[in-house]
Amino acid sequence: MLEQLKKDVLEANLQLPKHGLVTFTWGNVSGIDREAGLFVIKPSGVPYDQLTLEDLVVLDLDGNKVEGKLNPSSDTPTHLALYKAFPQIGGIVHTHSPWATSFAQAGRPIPALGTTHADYFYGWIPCTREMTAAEIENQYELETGKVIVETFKELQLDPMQIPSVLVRNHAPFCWGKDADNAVHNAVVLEEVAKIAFHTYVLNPAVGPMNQVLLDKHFLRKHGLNAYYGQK
Ligand SMILES: O=C(CO)[C@@H](O)[C@H](O)COP(=O)(O)O
Repeated sequence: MLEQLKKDVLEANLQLPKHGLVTFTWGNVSGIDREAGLFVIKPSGVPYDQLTLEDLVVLDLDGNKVEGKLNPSSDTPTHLALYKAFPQIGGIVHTHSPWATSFAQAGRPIPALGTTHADYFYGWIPCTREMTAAEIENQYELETGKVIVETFKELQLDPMQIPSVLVRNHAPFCWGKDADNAVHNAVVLEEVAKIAFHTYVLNPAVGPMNQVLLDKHFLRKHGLNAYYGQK
């Protein structure tokens, strides 16, 4: 079942430690087959260097396990909430990458301060609000997904233009057109967060970049008339 998707999701999970985005068993990656209405996710608590295709878990969009002998990631309800709310996305990554996690713990969104950011994110990378005690105590991971979706709706953000979020007091979630693209965005987010931190140290009063430059860099890669690379 979904053999190619499983291979893609396994490889994407193995990219997390390779890029220094996770420690031990932290983090997780999933990928979805929208036609089948099924998604594949890493099992909970399994070290990446022991992860195999047979360990991956397949679930339907009601959260029922369809295939797999292990428990799915503890963050599965968050992935599920995002797949349901953002129909354009095909893969999701959660990490505790240090620089992005520092902004999440500080409750600070990341503005577009330069072209590195603008090449991938069309404006501010938001940070969610603090969760209530009730949300935390009742279905925490599902409520985490709901708070992310609430944040994007309130800020009227397009998840394909801002493929990341900082979960307050927790860490980032990223997504993309597939699992590999989601990991790519997670790597870029960590670089952007690291650069933003140092930018604030060099100039605490720095503000967001001008819209013209933001438009130029984002739209030349992602716009209707994109011309970056070998398009
Ligand atoms: O958010 C967290 C921990 O705070 C997760 O990143 C876990 O560390 C990974 O959990 P599993 O996917 O192994 O269940």
